[in-house]
Amino acid sequence: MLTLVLASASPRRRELLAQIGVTFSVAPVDIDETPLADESARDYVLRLAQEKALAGFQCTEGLPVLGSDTTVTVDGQILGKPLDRADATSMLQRLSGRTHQVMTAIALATVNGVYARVVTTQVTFRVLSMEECERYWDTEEPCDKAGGYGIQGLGAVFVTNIQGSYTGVVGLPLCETAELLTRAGLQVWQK
Ligand SMILES: Cc1cn([C@H]2C[C@H](O)[C@@H](COP(=O)(O)OP(=O)(O)OP(=O)(O)O)O2)c(=O)[nH]c1=O
Repeated sequence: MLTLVLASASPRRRELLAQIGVTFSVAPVDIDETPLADESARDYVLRLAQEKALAGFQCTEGLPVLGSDTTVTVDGQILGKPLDRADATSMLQRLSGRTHQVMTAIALATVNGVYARVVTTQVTFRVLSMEECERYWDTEEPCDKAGGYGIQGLGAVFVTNIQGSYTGVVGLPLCETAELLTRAGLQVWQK
């Protein structure tokens, strides 16, 4: 039985949601992802997740819609997807040898309103050489990922410590997503 629509083009989010036994269809939405002036990273991811869920909800005839957004933040600054090689290597140099935050917001739009929350995870990188950042760009892994890396891929070799939600870093925090779905009366672990 179809219970949910995932408003996302991300293959990672699709895989993660399937992992917890939710039956869903996928309907990506296109929204403007430009941060507002002086918008905090937390407000930003929350707003985008809600906008994705609500944009999807307009087309589903009442089925609940899940939207999500992930951003990397360091010193309060938002690091989105890298624009090009120079942007990607400069992002990775900023993350080198220190701890940053990965924020993922999830929002569920239903006939009863929108349920939403933000999950923040601390991720620590070892020191990265410039040459390594350049070589990592050449793998093509960074280009569609916030902060310019993928913890679930080759980027795993940068990570010395993580405190929080691993699945949140990959794009969909599963424990909190299950809680949100349950709160809205939907069940996980169902085929
Ligand atoms: C930090 C990090 C991010 N990411 C990904 C998760 C998100 O897909 C992406 C951030 O971009 P988002 O804008 O959150 O999502 P998206 O454009 O991929 O998909 P959609 O908006 O349609 O739902 O970065 C990883 O896959 N691994 C990581 O370690």
